[in-house]
Amino acid sequence: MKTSIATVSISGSFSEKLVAIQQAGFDGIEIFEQDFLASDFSAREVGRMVRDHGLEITLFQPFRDFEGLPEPFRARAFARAQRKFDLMEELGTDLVLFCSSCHPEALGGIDRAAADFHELGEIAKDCGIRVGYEALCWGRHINDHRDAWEIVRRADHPNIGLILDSFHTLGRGVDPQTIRRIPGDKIFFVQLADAPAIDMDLLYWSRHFRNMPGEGDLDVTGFTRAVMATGYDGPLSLEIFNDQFRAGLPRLIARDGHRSLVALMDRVRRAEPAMKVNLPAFPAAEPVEKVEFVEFATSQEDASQLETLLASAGFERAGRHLTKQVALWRQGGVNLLVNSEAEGYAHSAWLSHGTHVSEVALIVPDAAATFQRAVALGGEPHVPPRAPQELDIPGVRGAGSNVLRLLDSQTPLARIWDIDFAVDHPAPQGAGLVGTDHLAQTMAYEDMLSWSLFYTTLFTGQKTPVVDVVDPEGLVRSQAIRAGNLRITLNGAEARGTVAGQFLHDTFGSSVQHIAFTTEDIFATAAEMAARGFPFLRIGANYYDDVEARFGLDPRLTERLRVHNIMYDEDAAGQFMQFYSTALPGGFFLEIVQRAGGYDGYGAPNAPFRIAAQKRAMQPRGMPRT
Ligand SMILES: O=C(O)c1ccc(O)c(O)c1
Ligand SMILES: [Mg+2]
Repeated sequence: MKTSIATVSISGSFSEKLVAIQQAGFDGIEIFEQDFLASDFSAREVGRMVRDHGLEITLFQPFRDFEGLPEPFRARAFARAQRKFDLMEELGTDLVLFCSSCHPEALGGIDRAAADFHELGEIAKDCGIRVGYEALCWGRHINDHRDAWEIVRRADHPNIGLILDSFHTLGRGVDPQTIRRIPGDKIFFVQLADAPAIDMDLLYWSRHFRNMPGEGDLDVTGFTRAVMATGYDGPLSLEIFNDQFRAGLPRLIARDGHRSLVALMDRVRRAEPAMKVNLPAFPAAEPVEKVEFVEFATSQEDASQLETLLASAGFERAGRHLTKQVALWRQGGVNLLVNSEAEGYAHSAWLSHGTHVSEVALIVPDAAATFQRAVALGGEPHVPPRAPQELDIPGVRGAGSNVLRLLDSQTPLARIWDIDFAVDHPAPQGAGLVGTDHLAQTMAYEDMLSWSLFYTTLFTGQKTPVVDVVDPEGLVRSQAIRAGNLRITLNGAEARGTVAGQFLHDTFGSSVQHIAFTTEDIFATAAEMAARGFPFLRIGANYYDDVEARFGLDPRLTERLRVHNIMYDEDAAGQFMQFYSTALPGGFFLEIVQRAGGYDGYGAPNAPFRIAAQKRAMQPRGMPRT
């Protein structure tokens, strides 16, 4: 299967786009006419540049407002088409997209349009060109691929075929299964785009909010499965109109685009084993079994603040790495590593970001397989130097500034604590923390789609819709991803003044802003931590009045919550309680949670009050803000 991407999908000059598209691994590009017109290269030069990058021009587009016009518009449309056919010859491409007409004078009529396309087919044949017809979902008369197909069928010309675009089909709610009845050889080209579920005008939605397959909420997989069932074997091409992508880094947008296409083709081949999807074999996505450890990069001088916080939360130093300055802190089933090496990756990461989470290690069913999958999806291996007796732990650059390590329980990787560490004592009971509930990662809002794509393509999992969280200084958008027993919350900061925005600024783009641990008895844990001097984030009295009224809580429960600064939430499935530490310099903090029943959220209704409390904790009362 050839992969392709439209030049409109990414930012930069024409030359920058070509480099980014080539490096990401695409086979071809769609030339959007606007991009050609805006460039200063002749058609021949553009054609040569594309080929010099090892790419082919898969499509030239769009030609607008062709079919169903009365004279004199009709003759002009034909003359215009002839001009573009000549241009295409210079570019060196033989396929053009005609989108359904939005012309105010367009008359409609399936047979009128079919006759126009038949006549056009004769001209195209003489020029060695094939014309594909696409139904824009806001087209004046034709806005559904089933009608576009009927026109193509009746045009009955070998040079006239259909172009399908997942956005136009799915955005309008047309059942993609209807594609299965179209002959594959009459589908000349397939464009793919996803989009978030937002109820808005179709044209506006399409031109500003499209995103990569898997980044939105449309069933692009179902659409592509239907396309493949027809026998279509032309390119799969991304056509993404997105305001953020237009402003993004071409290299990263192109990389994500390629990743999304590879993951999509992989989903299709696994769902439709009878179909041939030409894609190199690589292992399937698996769920995560466990977060095995989280590693902090710090320095000898800085480590004590972090260690004081960990000790106050009930962690104890239980061992150390055999060859590196890495301390193992443990409690219940949780392992934390504090790396204060004076050289190497962790040290340079500390120099760049201050004390921060530099690595996260996950137990998966087969670490080597997940690593292979990550690389097949364009992930960057992370291979630090190691001593000969140490384990070779597969690692890839994760989302943001940290490294994702992969462990499993089938291979020697399962014995990491015996092989790479000297463990002095068993994990203490501490304050009753038993596991890691979630990792909260903060990023600039424009990076959020990229990060969720990283997790959802590598592992099997689900993502929740994005919710808005109000910070006194701006909005933060939040989305949760669940991949087996890995829960990640992504917090996209739009404004610098938010708690999330400040964290990004102060840590030069570090990513894990807080870790939430699980307890089975939050009151006992809070009491134990209080005895150890845990720096509780103080929640105001107004919050407790409201929460008691909102949920009809027993006042004695409210009082217990208030005493320990525990926040409360519930839904139809169960209850949730959570409390927080104040933040370390730089902004990192801890959260402790208890889930009851089937509660599956993260206490989102509490987030604005938690954030306001954090703001107060940063600016003690009576201190003027600077
Ligand atoms: O927004 C548009 O006009 C437009 C143009 C060409 C396409 O292929 C498309 O899907 C949309
Ligand atoms: Mg299109």
